[in-house]
Amino acid sequence: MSTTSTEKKTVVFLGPKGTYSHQAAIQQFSHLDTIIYSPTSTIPECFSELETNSSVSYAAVPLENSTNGQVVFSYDLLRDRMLDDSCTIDGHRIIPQLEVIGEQYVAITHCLISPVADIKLKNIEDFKLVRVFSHPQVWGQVAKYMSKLKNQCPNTKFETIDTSSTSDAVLRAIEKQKTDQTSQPGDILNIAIAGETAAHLYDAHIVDDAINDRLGNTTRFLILKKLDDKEYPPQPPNVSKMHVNLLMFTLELDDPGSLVDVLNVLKEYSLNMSSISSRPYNSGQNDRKWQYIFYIEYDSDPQNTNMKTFYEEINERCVKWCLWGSFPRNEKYYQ
Ligand SMILES: O=C(O)C(=O)C[C@]1(C(=O)O)C=C[C@@H](O)C=C1
Repeated sequence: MSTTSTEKKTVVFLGPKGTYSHQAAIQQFSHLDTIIYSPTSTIPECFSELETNSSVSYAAVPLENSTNGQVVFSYDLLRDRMLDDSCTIDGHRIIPQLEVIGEQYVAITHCLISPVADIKLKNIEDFKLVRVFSHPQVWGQVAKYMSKLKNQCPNTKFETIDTSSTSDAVLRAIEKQKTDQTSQPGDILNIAIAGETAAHLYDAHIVDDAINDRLGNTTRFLILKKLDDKEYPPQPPNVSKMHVNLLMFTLELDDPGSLVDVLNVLKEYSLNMSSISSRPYNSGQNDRKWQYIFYIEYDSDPQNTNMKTFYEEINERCVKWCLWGSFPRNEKYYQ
């Protein structure tokens, strides 16, 4: 059945509302008024909802952060899908159920957020215990700030608590503060590290802003859709004419030069590689625990007519490979 441009489409993202993932979804689809923004509780749920729920058309998931690197949850979710036995196989090529159709860059400006009004930075040392709630990915982005804060409050005990997202951190701090206020009034402060949007959305108070260690801290998100869902809305205006390609592959074990052989195909076709990463995997076959899957990204011109033979050469050199998508480069990449 063909869809009309007025049909509502749902995008899932790591919620609750106000997360950086929510921001990424808005950046991708704000030029359309047919999009429903639907939060999930975890990143794996974003993938499973998109795969199994017919009313979900897109997912926005974080991939990497400019300060503390890979969002390993997402890398491993892509890996597990590619190595899943239920995927369609064509030669050495794995064809997953999902496809990457876009990328978004979100400026990450963390704030210290209190459920209690009128808390100033200098008041923090008055508390015996300060619980700090945030998403695990955040700790590496504010490590210097947190160590300075702890030094400024030598008599305060700090505890860090992992939450499922930054917005969840704000909600958890608000909840915990309510119970602590009754049991130990004035002794304990529960604070969150999250973005400004989450603070406003949940009526919490910003104690300090732009607390990330590095200015320009940015997270890159991927936008996914179902592979067989042919129709998708036009890309947002801020995309360049070059495409980025995300390819993952595995190699024969103990085959010196096999990685170089794959990379040489990029050189042969003058394709500029923009990233390379790897993650361990265990195929359950042979007795070798330490096997690696590689992730590369390279630019290509959508008009390039040589890509078919390029992928034939890739097919010859990889045990398994999977092209997750060829999608427009977001102009924010160059800024
Ligand atoms: O918790 C959020 O707000 C998210 O969208 C997740 C996430 C991540 O997993 O990287 C996104 C951006 C920030 O780097 C911190 C957390």
